This record gives sequence, structure tokens and C-alpha cells, in this order.
Amino acid sequence: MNELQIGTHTFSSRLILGTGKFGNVQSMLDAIRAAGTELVTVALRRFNREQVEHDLFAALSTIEGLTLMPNTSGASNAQEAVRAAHISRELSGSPFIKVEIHPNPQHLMPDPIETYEASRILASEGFLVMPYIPADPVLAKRLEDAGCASVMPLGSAIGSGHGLATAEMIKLIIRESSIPVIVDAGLRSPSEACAAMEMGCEAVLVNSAIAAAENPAEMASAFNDAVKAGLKARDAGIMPKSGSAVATSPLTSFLGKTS
Ligand SMILES: CC(=O)[C@@H](O)[C@H](O)COP(=O)(O)O
Repeated sequence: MNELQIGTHTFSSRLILGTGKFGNVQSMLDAIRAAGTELVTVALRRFNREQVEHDLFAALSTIEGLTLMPNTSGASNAQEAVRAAHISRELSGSPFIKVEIHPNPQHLMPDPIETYEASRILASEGFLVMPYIPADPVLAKRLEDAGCASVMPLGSAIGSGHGLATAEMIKLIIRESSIPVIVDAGLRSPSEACAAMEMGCEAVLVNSAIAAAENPAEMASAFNDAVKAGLKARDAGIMPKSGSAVATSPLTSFLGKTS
């Protein structure tokens, strides 16, 4: 199966995990392994420079081949996000940064203006910028032109479990985009991840649906299967929809005689 290419990096897995909301560190590590994921996002505010042996960064480094994508969650404007990105690169050594600027805790919607500004600056500094954005095709194209490595439109509000509420807008983004489009946020069940892949997304980012499941590792494994199934179906060529019924019985027999 073909690989996910983000900037100069390639990944076999199309499932990106968030590391928040897990009941404990072991549950998070088990879920990451079960998901087969190679890229996880971590909020910068959760790195702990003073207690390396206990912190999340140390725990994640026990998983071989795992790449970190620090995120700027907690930043309320471009200036704060850029500062967070600089610190995160120093601490993690990762070239990836998920620009996440949502100033209003009531709905956590990304601020498109501040997100664009931070992404433009960080891309010009050589970061592999993965901005979390509203499902807006115009903004997505502007971010691509600004040098972002991918765009990550929301399926629905973070942690809401409302799935692919923005599906039609995401399809427009995919149609216009030359960089990977990754659905980030709102997915509730593996079937939605499968649908996102069938639709043409290059990957999905999931946190709440896995961390809040009764059995996070089993759910991570189910998402892993679903993402693979969606990609496989897309590559196999999904039949077009028809406005009317199309009989499955052929009008001519195998011998070429009319039935
Ligand atoms: C962890 C992270 O980056 C979240 O902000 C992300 O948007 C995931 O959303 P869900 O928790 O809805 O999967």
C-alpha cells in the first residue's frame, strides 16, 4: 500500500493520534501501539523539561519509530503559537508543528486569521507546518501557497463526536489541494475514519474517540483497520452513484444471447 508523504517524511500509517484524555500513560502507549501509528501530536504545555524520566516525552520515546508532532494548543494568537513552536522544536527536535489556535474554549473553533499568520511565519522558518483549520477551501489553498506541509480541516468540533459534519467542504478542499488533507477532530467511530479515507483524505487524526473508549487499545486497533479499509476501497475504485436503479442481472448472457 502506498505511503503517506508529508514534506520530506514518509509514513506507512495513515492514522495520527492525539495523546490527551487517556486515563493513564500506559493506556496511551497501548493505544498508540494498537493503532500502528507513527505520528502523534502532543501539546507543548504537557512537555516537562524538569522531570524527564516521568514526563510524556520520555514515555513516548519508548515507542520505536514514533515521530512527534508538537501542537500549539493553548495559544490564543499567532505570536503565542510561534513562540510555542520554537520551544517545542528545541525540546522535541521534531520539524513538525501542528498549529492549533482556538481562542474560545466554548467551541474550540480555530482562528483562521491567526492560524494563517502563524503558519506562514513557521513555514518560512523551515517547520513542517500542519495547521488545524475550519473546513474552508479558500483558507486551505492560501495555507498551501504559504508553504504548509498539509492542512487539517475539522470534521466537527474537537471532542464532540459529531463526525464528518463538514464532509462537503472537505471534498472541495481535497479537489483543490496538492498537499495532504488530513481530517482532524470530531471523529467518533471507525466508520467515519473509513469514510474520510474513501473521500480522499490522506490521513485522519483522532484523539477523543480512542482515549474515551471503554477499551482504548481495542478502539485504536479498530480505527487502524478502518483507515486501511478506506484507503484500500479508494484505491480499488469506488463505483459511481447513479440517479436511478441499475439492474444487476445482465441483459445479455455469457454466450452473447439475449436473455
Ligand atoms: C489532540 C488534538 O490535536 C485535538 O485537538 C484534535 O483536534 C483531536 O480531536 P478529537 O479529540 O475530536 O479527535
